[in-house]
Amino acid sequence: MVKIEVRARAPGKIILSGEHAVVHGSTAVAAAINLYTSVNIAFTSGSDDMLKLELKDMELEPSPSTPLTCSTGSLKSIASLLEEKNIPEAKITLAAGVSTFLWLYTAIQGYKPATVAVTSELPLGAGLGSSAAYCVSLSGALLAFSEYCELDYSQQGWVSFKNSELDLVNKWAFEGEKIIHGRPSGIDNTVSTYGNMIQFRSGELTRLKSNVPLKMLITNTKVGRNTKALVAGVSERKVRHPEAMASLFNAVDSISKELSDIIQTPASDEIAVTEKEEKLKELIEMNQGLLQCMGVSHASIETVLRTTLRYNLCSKLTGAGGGGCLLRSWNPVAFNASSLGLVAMAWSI
Ligand SMILES: Nc1ncnc2c1ncn2[C@@H]1O[C@H](COP(=O)(O)OP(=O)(O)O)[C@@H](O)[C@H]1O
Ligand SMILES: C[C@@](O)(CCOP(=O)(O)O)CC(=O)O
Ligand SMILES: [Mg+2]
Repeated sequence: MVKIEVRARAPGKIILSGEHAVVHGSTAVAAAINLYTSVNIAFTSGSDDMLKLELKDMELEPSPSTPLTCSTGSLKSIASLLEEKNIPEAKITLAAGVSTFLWLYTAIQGYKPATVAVTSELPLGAGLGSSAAYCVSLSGALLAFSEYCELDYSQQGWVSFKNSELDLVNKWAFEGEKIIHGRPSGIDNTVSTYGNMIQFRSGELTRLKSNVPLKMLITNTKVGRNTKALVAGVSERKVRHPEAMASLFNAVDSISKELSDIIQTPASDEIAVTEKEEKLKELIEMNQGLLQCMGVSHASIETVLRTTLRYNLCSKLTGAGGGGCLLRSWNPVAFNASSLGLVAMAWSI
């Protein structure tokens, strides 16, 4: 029996400014964090005890070089397959993750038998981009063993993808995010793929080099929520109040641009550092106010905001809101930015 295993790992993220507005064309700033999702795929042949994916009614020929959107018809076939699995109500949000897996697997690798294991250090559905880390690590693992990636498997440990390979993985991951988010901006899969800190607008990324020590504390309200529903809610508010919402998105665009300028400009002395910190604090406060106007805050988020304000610290929700996580600025507790995006390793046994 031949067994080839590949493992890919992709980070979660924080959005420093611009969530939701980025879906409507505004600039946003995001950074990768050092919490990862890993996907392990063991391709097997000649064994009976293997997982077999039977999705033949989708009549899909794999074509890894051209990322495809999952059609409504295919999504329905996948949904009816999942119905047979009787996923318990408490875990129903995972159905989107399973559908995404089935789509990406069959579209990239066809019906090859394999065993796939996914593990994540990220809280699921909390605003730290678990869906994107899942889509990126899965697409990465699936493409790592295709003719479209030339990874150097003779190296021990994690190996990086070439830029053109990352571009392909990122496009597939975006197709996966569409199944989970409905209408993603692409910022989460992009920062998870390339790592570091990025500015993102209408599908275009600019890599940022930070000149200020970015220290953020992440608080999890542990209130569950669903990105797809929150993103749809903002779009509905935009239909009801197009001009007011356009003004909010414009304001967010200015905040993100100012924030990335401050982050990138070197500070000449201690006074300049303090001034920058004060400005960033204010921008975070303003962004949170605008997110409240978009209708994506939550009582649990407001409680954390009030608590931190007592100590003169500013917080904002990060990700889709409605619960989930907040960022608190300029606290001595640092988050470790992940300089790495997607990486993979492979071996045969
Ligand atoms: N490790 C994982 N395994 C299976 N599904 C996952 C995994 N990580 C994320 N998902 C899918 O992504 C969903 C959460 O995505 P989302 O609501 O966008 O929140 P976030 O991306 O902030 O964590 C989960 O409900 C699940 O469908
Ligand atoms: C709300 C949004 O801006 C970010 C969502 O992030 P998360 O899934 O909550 O981690 C949506 C998007 O940009 O696709
Ligand atoms: Mg998500």
